[in-house]
Amino acid sequence: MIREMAVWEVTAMKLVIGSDHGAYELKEELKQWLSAHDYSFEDVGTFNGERCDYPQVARTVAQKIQSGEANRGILLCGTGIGISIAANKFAGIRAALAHDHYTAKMSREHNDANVLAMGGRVLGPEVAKDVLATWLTTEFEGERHQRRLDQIQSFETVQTRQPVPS
Ligand SMILES: O=C[C@H](O)[C@H](O)[C@H](O)COP(=O)(O)O
Repeated sequence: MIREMAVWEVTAMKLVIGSDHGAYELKEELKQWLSAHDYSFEDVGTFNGERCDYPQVARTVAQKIQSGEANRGILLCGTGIGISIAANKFAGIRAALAHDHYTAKMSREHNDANVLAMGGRVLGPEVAKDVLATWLTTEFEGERHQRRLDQIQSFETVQTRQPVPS
């Protein structure tokens, strides 16, 4: 059963946002949008357009979610690819790279994505805001999708670089 999120659920959301230099300007735009829509968030940088390394930003955001300081993250880099790959190395992180409305919606309904990744060199700000709004307000459907997420989670206990059992 799909439903829209209640106001209390939105206001209880603890967001953390981070980017590398490739999406610094997009991060600033999205922060303004979040503030205008009463979302509270923590910005973990980068704080200027100087070149930096996106894995460090991904780690900060992932660890804040793992610790419970935040329950959802927004990660931005030039394409969104590198920063989502990095975030998905952390247990419990389900980072979805989404550049359109449908993918953003499905990343929540089917995948319960707790991190949204986007590329500042890919999306203009208006599309990015639509993707973000969709991702923030779409609920996980559970049921059969939870079974699949449980299977993904079971992979986290497998030693890295060993074959994953089928
Ligand atoms: O996936 C990686 C991201 O798109 C980075 O933002 C990008 O690789 C940074 O490239 P550069 O250091 O050439 O600005």
